[in-house]
Amino acid sequence: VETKPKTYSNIKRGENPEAHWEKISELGDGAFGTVYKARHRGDGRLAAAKIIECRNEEELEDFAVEIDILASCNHPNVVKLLDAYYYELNLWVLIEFCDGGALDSIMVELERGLNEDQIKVVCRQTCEALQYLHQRKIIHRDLKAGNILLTMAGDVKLADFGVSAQNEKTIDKRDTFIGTPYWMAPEVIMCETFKDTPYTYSADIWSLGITLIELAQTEPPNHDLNPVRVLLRITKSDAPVLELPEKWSKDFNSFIARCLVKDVLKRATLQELLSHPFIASVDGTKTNGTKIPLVRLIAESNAEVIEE
Ligand SMILES: COc1ccc(Nc2ncnc(-c3cccnc3Nc3cc(NC(=O)c4cccc(C(F)(F)F)c4)ccc3C)n2)cc1
Repeated sequence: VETKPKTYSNIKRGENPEAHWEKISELGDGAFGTVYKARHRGDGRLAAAKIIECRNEEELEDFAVEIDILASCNHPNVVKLLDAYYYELNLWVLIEFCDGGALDSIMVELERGLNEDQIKVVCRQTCEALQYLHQRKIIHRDLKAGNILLTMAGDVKLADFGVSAQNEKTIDKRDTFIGTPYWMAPEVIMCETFKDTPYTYSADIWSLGITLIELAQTEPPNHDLNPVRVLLRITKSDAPVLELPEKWSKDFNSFIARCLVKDVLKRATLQELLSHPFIASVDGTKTNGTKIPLVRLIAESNAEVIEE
């Protein structure tokens, strides 16, 4: 019997996306389908468009979870869903285009990490995004520099390009997947907790600490080990610290130390981190001077491209 096509509130059916959006260039070949830079034929808005082949309703249902998450999010530091279509067995997901690209590619471009002022602004805005997601029962599960996008205006937008982040209630419906191990919290790796309470919000706090080390040093700790050895190393060894702590402020070292606590119960909460001296003075969302450090960072990374 033909499964009656379910109507998904955020996915338009029977409309050709190409009538509304024009593909400009390819942005990358992700784990799912291809991603294009696209322009709205009406008002010229730019989008990143992920086009995924969905042969049946089952596959569509999987992606509908991600689209519902995105559609329900409205925060300056979380990527914004512009449109979604299901047309001729292809699912189109269109996200507001962030013209600065992802932080890991910016560090590759510049061949260096971020300075402390730049890390402060990224950290503040990422904490605001995480607080927003956690309040809506969404755990990111794969926080890393590669999932943090920038705009030329110096805004930080949290994204998730990997296996889509599901919120709490869907975890049992889908088999749990392993995120990128370098950023995984010890309790997530330790099998006994993995089965019954696979993730809690504090797993994102650990990944935040690892991401801050990555922003300072361009790579996460243990990046030289293969993924399997990393899982053992993270669970067996002490919490990682910056390679050259004396090179960084006490506040930065202390903020990281509060995130990278192996005992989940002793690990900092977002509440505590948002009032930590490292970022308490940074006002993430206002357009005052706080964004200058990131505007310069993006200009430098783009400028180097132009000079070449
Ligand atoms: C290579 O140079 C660039 C330059 C600019 C950009 N800018 C940009 N801006 C916006 N999105 C993207 C993007 C790039 C590659 C793949 N997907 C992208 N965005 C995107 C994100 C999503 N989904 C999420 O980000 C997502 C999914 C679940 C949860 C969440 C969160 F929890 F964070 F809200 C976020 C879905 C569809 C798309 C097209 N890329 C990227 C690369």
